[in-house]
Amino acid sequence: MTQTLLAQPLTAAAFTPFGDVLDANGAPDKLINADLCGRYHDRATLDFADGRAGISIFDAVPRSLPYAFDLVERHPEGSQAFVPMHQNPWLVIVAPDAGGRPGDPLAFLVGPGQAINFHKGTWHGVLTPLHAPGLFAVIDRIGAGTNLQEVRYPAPWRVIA
Ligand SMILES: NC(=O)N[C@@H](O)C(=O)O
Ligand code: NI
Repeated sequence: MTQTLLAQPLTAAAFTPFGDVLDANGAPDKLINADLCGRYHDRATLDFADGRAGISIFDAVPRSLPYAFDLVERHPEGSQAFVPMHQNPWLVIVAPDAGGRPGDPLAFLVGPGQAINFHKGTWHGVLTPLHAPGLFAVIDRIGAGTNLQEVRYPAPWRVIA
């Protein structure tokens, strides 16, 4: 039986158990470049275990709401950051861990000027743009092993906004 999930606007507070929200809200940590640039310094917890950091470009097919999914995944060996190369809203799905399996998911709408970083081991849906171009810079672990655990929920979830 499909369960419906209402996507919430993304906030750093709500995302804390799952990762970091990156944005340029409020005063910068420092002004650089002759005070012509604000630096929001060191805002994410990156972890690549025995691997190294890599930057890849993802060109993902845009999805539509209502969005049905049953697959979530996690990266036991590394964090994963999604930095949009556009200003459109997109969807992030996360879930708490429940004894090594994903618990009930939460859905967030990511707004313009926001990026996210999943902490190592956070259950999440795959990259889900809602508009073209689905272009993102992705910072995650490059290294040996699969670093990917995928689980399908017994029944699909349906995300609305
Ligand atoms: N598999 C892959 O590189 N992408 C996923 O990790 C994802 O979260 O979209
Ligand atoms: Ni991932």
